[in-house]
Amino acid sequence: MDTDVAVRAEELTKFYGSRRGIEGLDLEVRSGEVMGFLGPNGAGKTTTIRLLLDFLRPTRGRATVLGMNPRRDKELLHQRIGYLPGELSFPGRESAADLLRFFAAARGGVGWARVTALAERLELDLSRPVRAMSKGNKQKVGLVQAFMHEPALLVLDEPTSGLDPLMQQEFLAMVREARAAGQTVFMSSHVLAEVQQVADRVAIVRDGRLAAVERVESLGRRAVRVVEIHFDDPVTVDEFTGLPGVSDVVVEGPVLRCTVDGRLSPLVKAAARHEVVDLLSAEPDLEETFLSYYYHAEGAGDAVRTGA
Ligand SMILES: Nc1ncnc2c1ncn2[C@@H]1O[C@H](COP(=O)(O)OP(=O)(O)OP(=O)(O)O)[C@@H](O)[C@H]1O
Repeated sequence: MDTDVAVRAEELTKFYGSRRGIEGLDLEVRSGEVMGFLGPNGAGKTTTIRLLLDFLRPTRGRATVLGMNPRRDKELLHQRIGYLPGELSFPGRESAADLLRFFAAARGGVGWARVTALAERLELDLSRPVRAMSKGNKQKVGLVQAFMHEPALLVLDEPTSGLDPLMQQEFLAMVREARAAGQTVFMSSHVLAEVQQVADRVAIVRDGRLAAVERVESLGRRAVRVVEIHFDDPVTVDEFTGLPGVSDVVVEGPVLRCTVDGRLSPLVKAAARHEVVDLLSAEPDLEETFLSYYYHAEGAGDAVRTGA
């Protein structure tokens, strides 16, 4: 088994009839990393996750999870991973405690102290019937069952959906602790800020295809910035047009506004020909970067950028 790789997808493809779920996905999640799986609604995140767990069969391609074939080794694999589905449904009348006891037994016996500690962290009342719980509380039950047995790999589909901001922070702390303990985390999201806080790398999907795989830090560096420069005297648009990476140049008297993709130095050098009073550069976040991938990558074909 290749112990450096927790999840490997090769050409992984699922069509629902003629409708594309995910196509030609090549992706590796390294052991011990937190990978965010980002994309807008309908991009193919849930489809991918369900393929990795053999809840769906691929139209083409294959996946290896913890060195196992999800189809052949399904039972063993499901014991070794912690999975949080995107849509939780608990049909029975059991209390959260009963349900979690069932999951604990199915995982070969998880210490009850571990379950109650997780429930306390998430402020989950274990005595209540799960069916009657709010979406957020059901989500907490789902998180407890995913984390309870300290699995080698956590596969989490939209894990913070329904959680209030305090509980989202608690969840992120749980992910950081899992990482520190050597566990691997693969989590889908369209909440970019949360992924930015915990992930080592992100894979971005759109329209059923992988658009990019990047380290979170390099996403920030590559992002498009909006820059505003205040000069002593009026400047002209022409002076700043055609500089590498600089676009959307607008001048109003002594104030220049533009968009910079990549390094700021060409713009700064051109600006230094004048007296610069102030320079403002909006700090790029993952959201802006993501949107720029999503909206501006149309012309980039299916090229996949992979970050080390
Ligand atoms: N059972 C299904 N039958 C037909 N089409 C489906 C089915 N499940 C998903 N799809 C389609 O596959 C595409 C990918 O959906 P998927 O649920 O994987 O996206 P997602 O990224 O998880 O989106 P979301 O964030 O909304 O959950 C969408 O166009 C969706 O309509």
